[in-house]
Amino acid sequence: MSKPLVIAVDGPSGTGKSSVSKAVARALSVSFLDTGAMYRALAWSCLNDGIDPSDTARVAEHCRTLDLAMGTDPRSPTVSVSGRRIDREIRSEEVTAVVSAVATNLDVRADMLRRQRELIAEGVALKGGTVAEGRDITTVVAPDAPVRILMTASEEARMARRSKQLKVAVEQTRSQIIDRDRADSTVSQFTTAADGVVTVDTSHLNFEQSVQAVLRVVKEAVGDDINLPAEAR
Ligand SMILES: Nc1ncnc2c1ncn2[C@@H]1O[C@H](COP(=O)(O)OP(=O)(O)OP(=O)(O)O)[C@@H](O)[C@H]1O
Ligand SMILES: Nc1ccn([C@@H]2O[C@H](COP(=O)(O)O)[C@@H](O)[C@H]2O)c(=O)n1
Repeated sequence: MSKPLVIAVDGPSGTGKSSVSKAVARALSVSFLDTGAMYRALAWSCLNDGIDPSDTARVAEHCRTLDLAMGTDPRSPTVSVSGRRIDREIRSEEVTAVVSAVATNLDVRADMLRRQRELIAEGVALKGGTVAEGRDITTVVAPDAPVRILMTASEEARMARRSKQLKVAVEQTRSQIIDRDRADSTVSQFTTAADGVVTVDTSHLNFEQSVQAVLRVVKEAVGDDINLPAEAR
């Protein structure tokens, strides 16, 4: 690979941006950064330390000193706080219920922005590129990335996917998907594509088709500067 490759992917909850971005990073042998996992780690740590997630000053201070380590190998991404692996814990219902409260704290976002840019740069330095996904990557964290994608899917498709993933009734996923998007969209714009951002609608695509759709956008954006896997050429 001859050029640093930063692929920024945003989108609402349940569009598949995390799982698809991870598969794309694997296909391209570059780093993978799940920025939502960073906010989840902070939310978990607040709960673990008895900090009220709505106490903005305490949460911001906690974030500043958080010993957060993100493993960015797309074959086995990891999340650790103070040396403890919390990959499973950050996906709990308790964390999902409060993550928007810490992520809408503007001091927290400023701190996360710095950490995320460092991690993206590290992926470029060590692996020639990073696929970073979240809600403000195309607009705030990496607005100059050569590839910027907004992944979308209908509400029905997103709720159905989450329902299948968690093995719960579709209606039970509403708060995790729709209500969380509403809270998150007070600080980030991830429902419509910013200028220069390519929309990939996965409503009617299966997982593999979504991966291929993203790889096609990558190829169109960076042409022959990268070595795409044979199936994506
Ligand atoms: N195109 C697709 N078709 C069907 N299922 C998919 C597709 N893309 C992803 N999925 C499945 O949907 C579920 C949700 O995907 P994923 O967690 O990647 O979404 P997300 O956008 O990152 O959500 P969140 O922002 O809430 O973390 C997973 O079980 C994933 O395997
Ligand atoms: N760039 C981002 C990414 C995530 N968030 C917040 O984190 C929450 C969890 O994200 P998941 O992708 O793991 O569901 C999300 O609900 C947002 O509150 C963010 O603010 N910016």
